[in-house]
Amino acid sequence: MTAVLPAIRDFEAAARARLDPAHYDYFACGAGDEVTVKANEAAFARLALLPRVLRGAGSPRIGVTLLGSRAAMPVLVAPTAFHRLADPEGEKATARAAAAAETVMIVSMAATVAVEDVVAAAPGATLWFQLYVQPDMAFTEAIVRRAEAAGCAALVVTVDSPARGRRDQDVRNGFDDLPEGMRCENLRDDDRGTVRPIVMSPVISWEHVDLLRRMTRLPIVLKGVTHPADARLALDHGVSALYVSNHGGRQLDGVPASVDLLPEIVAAVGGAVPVLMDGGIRRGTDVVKAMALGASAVAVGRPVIWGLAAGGECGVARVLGLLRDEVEHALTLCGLASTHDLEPGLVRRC
Ligand SMILES: Cc1cc2nc3c(=O)[nH]c(=O)nc-3n(C[C@H](O)[C@H](O)[C@H](O)COP(=O)(O)O)c2cc1C
Ligand SMILES: CCCCCCC(=O)C(=O)O
Repeated sequence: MTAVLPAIRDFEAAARARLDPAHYDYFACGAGDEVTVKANEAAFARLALLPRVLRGAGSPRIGVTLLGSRAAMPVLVAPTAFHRLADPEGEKATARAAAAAETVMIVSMAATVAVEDVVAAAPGATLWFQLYVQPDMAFTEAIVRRAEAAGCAALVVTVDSPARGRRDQDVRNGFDDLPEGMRCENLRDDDRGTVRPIVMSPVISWEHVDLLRRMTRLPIVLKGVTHPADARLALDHGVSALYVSNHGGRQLDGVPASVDLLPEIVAAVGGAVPVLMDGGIRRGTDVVKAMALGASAVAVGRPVIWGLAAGGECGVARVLGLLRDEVEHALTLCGLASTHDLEPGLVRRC
């Protein structure tokens, strides 16, 4: 792909032009009136940066180490489903681009390529595995064992989905299943010889987190925590990191913007474990704002999909490279030598 695409919004336009309209809508849309989708981006616009001057900081260092995984930049690939709707190589292309960018890709349980094949396609990639706990715990364990055996370095357990979000645009388009020839390959059940449907179940509770904690030695990241009381409970249940997220506004509409939730969660956790966040990150300055407010790193969902649809592996690499360059540039303009120097005083609410 040769087009000049200087911002994430240009990748979205390029992706939209290439995608089947119903698939574009699936990737872009949110739940209900999309209040939360809009809030995620708008909240960053309401946060201003107050740079320091004459600090002689030099070129900034932006690498991070999270749960033993090294990333060359503090921007991870959030778990998103169905990459083969965006590109024939699907999650394999995304993983190769993440490996080239030396960052972590969180592979969705709802991937259209099996986790073993993602690993094989992207040697050297650092992959974490995202899990929706299935009420059949024997089946959940089988999925966890596959992720472990494939070499995933952490388990990201999504807890904001006791039911699937109601997304009007998908209903209008009649989009409720993958097309012929695509499946959620991580849901293969060898015993039954079928691929099981993903169950989003309201019976999942802290007991399941305890079961997972006993089931695996992988670090457990709890994704979708928005209430400070849940952040404190999560610590009691031995999680290794918290991941503040409203699922990109695709689950409960009306949840506040992720970046607005961050300070309370960071305070509740009190430095005991790393705090990740996603939702609405479209610029390097957004990354800097989130980290100033206490995020250890951030993740991006739709931007990666736009890169994938616009230009496959190369498109994802360009999106990640753009965000990396923007983070470095923003830190330089803030007069900072490293992401470790970010602190709340850099941010003003306006
Ligand atoms: C198309 C799409 C599919 C998603 N699939 C998953 C998923 O399978 N598992 C999950 O935990 N989150 C999923 N998410 C939520 C993302 O992990 C992430 O929280 C969200 O995209 C962040 O917001 P952003 O798109 O504004 O960056 C999905 C999001 C999108 C847009
Ligand atoms: C029934 C398949 C569910 C896939 C989940 C993908 C997802 O989380 C999303 O936001 O879409």
